[in-house]
Amino acid sequence: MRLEKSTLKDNETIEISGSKSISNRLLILSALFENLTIENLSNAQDTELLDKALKSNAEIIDIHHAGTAMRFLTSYLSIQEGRTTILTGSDRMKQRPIQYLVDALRDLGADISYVEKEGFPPLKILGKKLEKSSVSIPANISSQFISSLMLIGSKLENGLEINLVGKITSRPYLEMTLKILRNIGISTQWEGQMIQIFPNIQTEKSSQIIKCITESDWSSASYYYSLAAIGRKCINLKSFRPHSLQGDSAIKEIYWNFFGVNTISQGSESKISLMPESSFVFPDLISLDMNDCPDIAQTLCVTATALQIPFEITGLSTLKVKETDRLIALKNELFKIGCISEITEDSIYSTKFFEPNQTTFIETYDDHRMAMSFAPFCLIKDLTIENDQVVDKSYPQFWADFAQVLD
Ligand SMILES: O=C(O)C1=C[C@@H](OP(=O)(O)O)[C@@H](O)[C@H](O)C1
Ligand SMILES: C=C(OP(=O)(O)O)C(=O)O
Repeated sequence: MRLEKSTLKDNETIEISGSKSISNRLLILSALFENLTIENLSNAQDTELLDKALKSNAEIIDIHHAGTAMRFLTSYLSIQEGRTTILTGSDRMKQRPIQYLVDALRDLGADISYVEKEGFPPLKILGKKLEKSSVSIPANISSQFISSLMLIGSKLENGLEINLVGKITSRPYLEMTLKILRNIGISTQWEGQMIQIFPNIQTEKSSQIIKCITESDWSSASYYYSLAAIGRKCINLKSFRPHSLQGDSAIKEIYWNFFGVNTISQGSESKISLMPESSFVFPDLISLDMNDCPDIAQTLCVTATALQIPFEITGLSTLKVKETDRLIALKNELFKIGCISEITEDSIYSTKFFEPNQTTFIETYDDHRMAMSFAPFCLIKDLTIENDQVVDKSYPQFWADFAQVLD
């Protein structure tokens, strides 16, 4: 995608589809419970793949790049009694961790084996009744393992007690899972390192139809915050609620504190306006732990580079095992837009800004968020974004929406 240096239009309105994370949870739950209907489902490729997988009885399911779908289906398929499935994915998926989840499910009685490399997808899963109701799992690699167990917990005869070992990463995603379960009437409890999901007791009430409305995707919204921060003009976004289930709604506070972008709620239409303060004084340094919202780290680094604000972002250990090693990808591509940075196992910090080349070719490493987070830099310089269809993973209409806000 070639992006000529552009200016931002004022007051355009964009509507982003439902949150990918919420949608993927609701799809698993609606496969487990018949009484759910979903509105504003995400049109992300990851969600479509999961939807298709849940509707098919195929012996081989290829989930491509979809991490949440891979992890959620592993637990789901483990309790489909009598069914045998090979669950596989893209080359990158075959390098992304799954072992702690498989170990936990095996401890509960699941029959899962590795088809190729020990500890990684593809998996062969023989669905059966899981007899046990208590399990321990390390919580520092991916919260998706824990959400996956939580989603099936109430279907086990005695519910499920999950003991979280060590530091908890991506915590808001666990809170999201918990709140969604509660919203559909499942009792849960979370105290310290222990999450409990109580068994679902069928009552007349629990068989009533429950309508689940998916709020729009805050991770996708982050790219408009970046545009508003760099371009200093207002952008409106539809279908966002003030109290979100999504941890990435932290973008509101982050972009207010560091870039003076105010989020103004327009009430009944559930529309928000991203309004940059004209007199805002940028900070000398952005210092932030983003362990709670890893998916918006790339967005923030690009905005800070465009505005030449030094940054030190910590809490990013999970970035290494996402669609690509996002820390390495960031360091390489930030350099092309004029930022020298250093990375550690769990952080990235800028060391120097310089004037980049007139045109820049951004590689995306098969990572949708690399494409979308670098795109707003076209407010500063001409850009070419390689392999632009990567955005389909989470936000297929990104380029059309992006073009709408640019002059
Ligand atoms: O549960 C979820 O929907 C997600 C959890 C996070 O992953 P980790 O828990 O692996 O950090 C996040 O990065 C991912 O995009 C979506
Ligand atoms: C990490 C992501 O997704 P997943 O882990 O579901 O592939 C993401 O969308 O940024």
